Amino acid sequence: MTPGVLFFVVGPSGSGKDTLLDGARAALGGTGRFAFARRVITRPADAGGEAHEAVDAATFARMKADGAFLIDWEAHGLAYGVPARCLDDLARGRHVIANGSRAVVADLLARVPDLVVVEITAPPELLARRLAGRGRETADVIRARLARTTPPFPEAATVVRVANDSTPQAGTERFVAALEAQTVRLTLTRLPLAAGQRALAVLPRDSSVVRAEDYLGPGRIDLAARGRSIRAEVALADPGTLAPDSVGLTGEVFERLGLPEGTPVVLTRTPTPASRAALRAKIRGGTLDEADYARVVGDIVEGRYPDSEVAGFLVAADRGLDDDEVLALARVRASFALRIRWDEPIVADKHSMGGIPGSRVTMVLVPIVAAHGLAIPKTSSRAITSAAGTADAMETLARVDLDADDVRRVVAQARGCVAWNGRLNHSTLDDVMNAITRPLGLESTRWSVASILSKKLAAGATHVVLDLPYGPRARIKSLAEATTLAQLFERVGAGLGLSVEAVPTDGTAPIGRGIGPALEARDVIRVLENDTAAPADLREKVLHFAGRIIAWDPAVGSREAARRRAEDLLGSGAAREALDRIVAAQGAREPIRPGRLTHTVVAPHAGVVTDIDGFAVAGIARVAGAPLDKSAGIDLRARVGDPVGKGEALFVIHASAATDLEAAAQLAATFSGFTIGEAKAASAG
Ligand SMILES: Nc1ncnc2c1ncn2[C@@H]1O[C@H](COP(=O)(O)OP(=O)(O)O)[C@@H](O)[C@H]1O
Ligand SMILES: O=P(O)(O)OC[C@H]1O[C@H](OP(=O)(O)OP(=O)(O)O)[C@H](O)[C@@H]1O
Repeated sequence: MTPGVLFFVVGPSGSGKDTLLDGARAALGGTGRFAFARRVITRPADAGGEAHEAVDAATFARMKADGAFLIDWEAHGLAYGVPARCLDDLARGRHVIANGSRAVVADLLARVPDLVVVEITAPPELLARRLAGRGRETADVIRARLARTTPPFPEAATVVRVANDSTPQAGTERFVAALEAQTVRLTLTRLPLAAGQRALAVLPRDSSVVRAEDYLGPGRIDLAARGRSIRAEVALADPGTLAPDSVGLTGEVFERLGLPEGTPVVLTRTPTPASRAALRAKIRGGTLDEADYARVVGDIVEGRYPDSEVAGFLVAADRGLDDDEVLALARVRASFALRIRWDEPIVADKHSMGGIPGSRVTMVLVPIVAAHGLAIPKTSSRAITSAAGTADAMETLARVDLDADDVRRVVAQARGCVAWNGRLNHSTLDDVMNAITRPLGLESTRWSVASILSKKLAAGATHVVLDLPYGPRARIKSLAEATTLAQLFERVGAGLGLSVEAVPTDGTAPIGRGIGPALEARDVIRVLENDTAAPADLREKVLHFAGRIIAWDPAVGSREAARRRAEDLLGSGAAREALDRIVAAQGAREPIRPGRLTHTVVAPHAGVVTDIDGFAVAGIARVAGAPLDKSAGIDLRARVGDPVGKGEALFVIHASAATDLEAAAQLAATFSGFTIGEAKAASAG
């Protein structure tokens, strides 16, 4: 027999406990499902209000000593006791409703199998007016009661709040609905199923507790007990699959709820999102203000929307965000992330809109800026569709899976870091958004302005440079588009209180020679060691961005001086030493070298390289094994504009497995990514 629930009705004097209890007694008293505890109070029987058992102090003390109370307390100069015989009702599966005290919830939690605290609330000015109107207490007593404070409820307590700020009838209806909702209890079962991030709750079609089919559809349900809860979509199981009084949870969500099998959990419908009107306005093409976005994003993070409605919103937002909305969205997204604080006047950061193979600027930029002495706690992503993300390349030299404490320690020791962002600025919002935007190929550049800058703000950055590569195959297709986006980044950045410089850069071809983690790290080391084989385009791009960051240092002042400073730090080897310090602080590893198996792709005829398709080349690098095989990738031997002879090397594929190398060579034979114009193009040049 599932034990009944003890409803402990609490709230400040005047909130309306007695009034709503009277209303509930009228509504539920005859059902037999609910018992109303008659309290023992050292208050005269004719004092008005509830029909309590009036006793004097000596009798109360004797009853207490005899164990007559399930719980007792003192307040307002009175002693209160809830009779222990309530436990019999609970054991028989009846629910018990008792007028209680906020101060003893923690004690009670340990004494009953299922406790639900029902907190009656009303605005303070209403409390005062009602107590005066009740006429039961003097003005002094009323003041004392209104001044009474009690400790916060324990985490493990299930607390349901009922606002009694309208008419007594409305308050009673809300109260009864809250009681009824809490009695919809099912026995928790763990299903031998995995559904990943998707939270799935399975109800037996022949449920003895609810009409299961009522819960099918796009909405979600909340399952809660002992102060814990999860939100899930509903599926139905044929009769006989699950016990009729149970609910089944898939593995991950069962673990997330963190309650043992057999726990009675309360099933309630997930509240309808209050922001639905705003969400629909956006889907219809309207514009939302910051308060709207805060409500919509809040409901999305709370899982109150079915994925279909979130997708509709994201598509609409992806298609139409004016500048004010981008700023509003950035502010709201930043408010959902925990902001890391640094004790630094300048915390530098850098971001690239990406999409250009190679271009491993960060791993040279961070050491230069750190060598100069500015804090630069850089977090980077792993490859999603490319052959290497910065984190993948850095991981050929050092640990990158740093937590927030590691990042602080590394920056304290080396002024900078290059960490993997996967464990850091984790945000539920990103999980929810990415799960929808990625498969749909959404994430317009305007939407990403809010996403990127909110992350920088959360990371505690104060000054951010942004690399906006543009080109036919980049995310940003033209200089005009990049310039407009740069202005938006700088405007939204200023709106967030950040110093932002967004720089359009040439994204028509790969930067550097290496494509793949180890090959890109090789480029980085060559630039830092001023190796004659260092790719000049990568070196130049790094110095440009390093100069912009260092120019923010008031001790440096002009951009020219900053550029010279960056060149000196690079040329003197100071940046190289800074990288060593960063690697040591993050945790050095045996450097991973380019794969020893190679295949050279040559020019099919003489001519001039007029184009290198970054996607195609990165695709070959991935077939060779990158980024999981960090040694795999491409080493470019010819650049756009280079004349090449027939049979001359265009690039070398590296791999560590012959099968990968063979597959990459075959793909390159189909399309190498290189366009070689006729030699006469050179003369026409
Ligand atoms: N929703 C309401 N609207 C108007 N008056 C109310 C409402 N709820 C309670 N009251 C009145 O306020 C006073 C305090 O209510 P009561 O139920 O005694 O509160 P409590 O038991 O929490 O101290 C009573 O006079 C009651 O009639
Ligand atoms: O610890 P607190 O949550 O502040 O509650 C203090 C006391 O106030 C209420 O008593 P009573 O119903 O006699 O007073 P009230 O009707 O004025 O609320 C409640 O039942 C507690 O006994």
